[in-house]
Amino acid sequence: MGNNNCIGSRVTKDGLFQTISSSIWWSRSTDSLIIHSKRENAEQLPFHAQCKPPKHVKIVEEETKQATLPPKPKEGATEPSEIVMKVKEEIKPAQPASDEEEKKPAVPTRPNKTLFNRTPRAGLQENSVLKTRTGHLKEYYNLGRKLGHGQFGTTFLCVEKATGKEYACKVDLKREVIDIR
Ligand SMILES: Nc1ncnc2c1ncn2[C@@H]1O[C@H](COP(=O)(O)OP(=O)(O)OP(=O)(O)O)[C@@H](O)[C@H]1O
Repeated sequence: MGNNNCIGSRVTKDGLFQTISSSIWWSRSTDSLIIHSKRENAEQLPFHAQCKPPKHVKIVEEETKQATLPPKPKEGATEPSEIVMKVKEEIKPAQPASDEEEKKPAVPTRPNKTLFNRTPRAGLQENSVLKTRTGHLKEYYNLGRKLGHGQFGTTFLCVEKATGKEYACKVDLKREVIDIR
């Protein structure tokens, strides 16, 4: 029941009577509680609580400054003015070699081809119908005019490059073939 003692009370400028009850400090250990009525006795009693604010310590700023500062030159090795000149040169932005390079727009770099692991085409697969790799149509034929179109594709005239023979070439859209399946 001793913990319910009033440890401090004062009257504010507004005339309001403020009371600080020790019940607020219950969360603290009993060793840190100091109950006294007079200020004079407080100086004589063992005092564990911290009355004064801690000293300001600047740790981070000092460390960063030390890291950025150049190393101290040895006596007679280099003058301080020389060190400043070297630092200024390093800070200067890199200038372009010529005006032509400056005018050129930035060319987007293509991703490395080795990053993509593409599956082999139908002509190389083991279960392929033709069992051989087929070349591109335009390598062997010249595509001509459109002959007509059906429900699934369009037919063009094509001429074989090697022989000059004319053929009808039907082009089926892959997406329509897939939709049927
Ligand atoms: N050998 C050919 N010579 C001339 N014209 C052709 C030849 N083959 C097709 N055509 C023309 O192309 C059109 C389309 O031919 P396609 O074979 O695609 O017809 P389809 O079988 O009706 O089409 P789909 O099967 O897509 O419905 C034909 O209507 C015809 O006019």
